[in-house]
Amino acid sequence: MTLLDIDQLTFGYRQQPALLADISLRLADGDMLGLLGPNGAGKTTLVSLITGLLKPGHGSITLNGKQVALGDRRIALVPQEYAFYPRLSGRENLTFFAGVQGLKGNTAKQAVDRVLAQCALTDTQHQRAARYSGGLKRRLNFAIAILTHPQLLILDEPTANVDPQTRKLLLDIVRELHQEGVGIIYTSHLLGEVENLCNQVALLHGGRLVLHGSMDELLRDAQQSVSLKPTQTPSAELVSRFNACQQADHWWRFELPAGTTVAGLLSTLEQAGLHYTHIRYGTQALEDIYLALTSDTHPASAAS
Ligand SMILES: Nc1ncnc2c1ncn2[C@@H]1O[C@H](COP(=O)(O)OP(=O)(O)OP(=O)(O)O)[C@@H](O)[C@H]1O
Repeated sequence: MTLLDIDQLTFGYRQQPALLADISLRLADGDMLGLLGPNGAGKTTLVSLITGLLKPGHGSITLNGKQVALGDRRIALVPQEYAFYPRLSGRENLTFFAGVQGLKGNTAKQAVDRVLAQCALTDTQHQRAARYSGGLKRRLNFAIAILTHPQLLILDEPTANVDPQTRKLLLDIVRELHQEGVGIIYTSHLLGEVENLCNQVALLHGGRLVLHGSMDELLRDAQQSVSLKPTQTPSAELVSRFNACQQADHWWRFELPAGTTVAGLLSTLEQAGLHYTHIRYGTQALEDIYLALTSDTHPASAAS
């Protein structure tokens, strides 16, 4: 069943009239979509369109067949910016936002207690949010969004600048919610995180969706190659023989010639004195695909 249907969406700001052009994207029940794109590609803008904060110039966005609208309780957002009152405590913030979302009395109290425990905020619930560390602020931002049970949860870089413990805590909660049937859209620049978490991926670049599909299919290596992290640069002879090319993070990709097995290739490399610390076969890294598709982006020219 289709959960979210974005159909031929077009949107621009006055300064950038063609920021998003002809975006069509479909999410099925049970999908967890990684939404990627360089700085300024329009991810947060697309999120704002899905939550009804912005209105599309053309096209439509429906959730379970019904147009989305501002204040749509079926959608919850963990925004990139902190969205709570710094002068209130964690608990006071949650109680306030529970009220905003229509929860009252004991139901509100139970929801607040639940998310405090889920986000490991119980011990610090009475501290002013302004005094929270960065990790606690991220957890409070997150806790506010999951006070109710949305059909679609959108997380806009929820793990930016958090330590590994808080990252694991937040990602475990995202997985739990996903298992409970909540659809997830997850924007992040941490490609390893998206690769491990999401079953669908979409890449925004130059105003368009340049990639959208299943993560497994995307990462499946159709070209029959082996990627290695060698301890030294491969010789020119090996590079030319196996059509090897360097990839991100010191990985090298070697093509498997017809009739050669992986064991055969590795043995040839070892005989030629090439040693390695890591090996990858049958799958590509999301980062390599991302960098190839966005290679015309110059970091200095991208908006932040
Ligand atoms: N309210 C606004 N008014 C005018 N322009 C805006 C507004 N919000 C964002 N923009 C511009 O639209 C473009 C896309 O911004 P957006 O925040 O959607 O990108 P992003 O992909 O989320 O970037 P990042 O990865 O840096 O968070 C940027 O050039 C930004 O400056």
